[in-house]
Amino acid sequence: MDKKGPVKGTDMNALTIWHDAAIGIRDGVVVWIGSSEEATILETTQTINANGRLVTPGLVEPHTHLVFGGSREKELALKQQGVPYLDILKQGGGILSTVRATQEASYESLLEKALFHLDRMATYGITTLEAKSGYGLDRDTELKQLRVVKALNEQHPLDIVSTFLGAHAIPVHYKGDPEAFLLEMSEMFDEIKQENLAEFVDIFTETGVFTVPQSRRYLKKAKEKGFGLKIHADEIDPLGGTELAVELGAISGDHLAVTSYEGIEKLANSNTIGVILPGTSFYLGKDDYARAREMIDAGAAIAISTDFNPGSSVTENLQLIMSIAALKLKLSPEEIWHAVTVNAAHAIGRGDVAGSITVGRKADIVVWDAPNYLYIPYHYGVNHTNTVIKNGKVIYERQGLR
Ligand SMILES: N=CN[C@@H](CCC(=O)O)C(=O)O
Ligand SMILES: [Zn+2]
Repeated sequence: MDKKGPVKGTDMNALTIWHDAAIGIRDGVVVWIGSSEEATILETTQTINANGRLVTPGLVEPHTHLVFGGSREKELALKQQGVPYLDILKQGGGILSTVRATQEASYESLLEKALFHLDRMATYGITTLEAKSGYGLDRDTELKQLRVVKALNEQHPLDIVSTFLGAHAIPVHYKGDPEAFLLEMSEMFDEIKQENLAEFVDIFTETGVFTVPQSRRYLKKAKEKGFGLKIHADEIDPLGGTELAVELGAISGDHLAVTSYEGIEKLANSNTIGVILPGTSFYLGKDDYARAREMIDAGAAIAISTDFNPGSSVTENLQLIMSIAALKLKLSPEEIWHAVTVNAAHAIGRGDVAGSITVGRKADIVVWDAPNYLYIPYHYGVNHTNTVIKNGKVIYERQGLR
């Protein structure tokens, strides 16, 4: 997958595949790629024999809500009764219940909990990911979440790209005055920049949360301060968040489950990447899956993600999402592999360092218990990783039964 930019439209169907290949790694970096036969000339200190298994770039996960307090298993019964996601939020549950738990949680407990989920992501073959704040909705708790992400990035082998999502919901004491709340969040931009706590600013543009004009004003301020932009767009109601993402030159528009035809057209003619989260449609029991097929056919660049969070998509398993993308989004296996590697990396500003096995890049590589790349979306719901290599080091190996 030695590609220069995001892979768009029909190009998403063309994978670079080597048969019987070998990869040389030195000091954590890929220094050589060739055939196994040619590789016999290399002098090595350690050899990993993939024994005919599939080998790919480490997966890139472009949209997670990694750091949060508590859990929301009680909402499952409400979902079964048909209570809509936005109604649960309106009643002070949903995101707002995780906000309360996150405000109460100590920095240490949030770090420990996020570390658990992060380790699990690594075992599923993820080597780079994005993580958002957004369960604080006040200065101190948002900073607490962002500092947890920063610490994890420094101490954990996985690379984490940080996004400030202070505008994730309207806190109870700001009900009726979302503008004042957005002002408070935007007043944190300088501090976040100075402490280098986030690269991107994100907002939930949705009915009952933030309108398109409010989102535009807020994101313009963020852009002026030098942040890249992301939008939770057109997840439940087609407000036009996708169009806004394109208008503002956002690096990605995320969700896009109910994006309009006009929005699809605009996305296809832009450099904004559509980050599709089909696990969310599945987990919220909805019939609306993003029309990713039409987006690609129109020429857009698409990535896919778990949207790992405690409410709308509670899974770290990006391989499962690859299966859902095949069955519900009707993406081809080739499109799916681009969507979890090179395009996902571009969606979080890491297109030049992650998402492909290229000479000169860090060796982020997965050996799979699979005979070929078609196999992963096909055999669904389980973990296929055999060996996960990050920066040239084995960080996970499947163990047999004891
Ligand atoms: N939709 C908004 N935010 C998250 C869900 C957060 C939650 O329910 O806790 C999402 O991307 O789906
Ligand atoms: Zn999200």
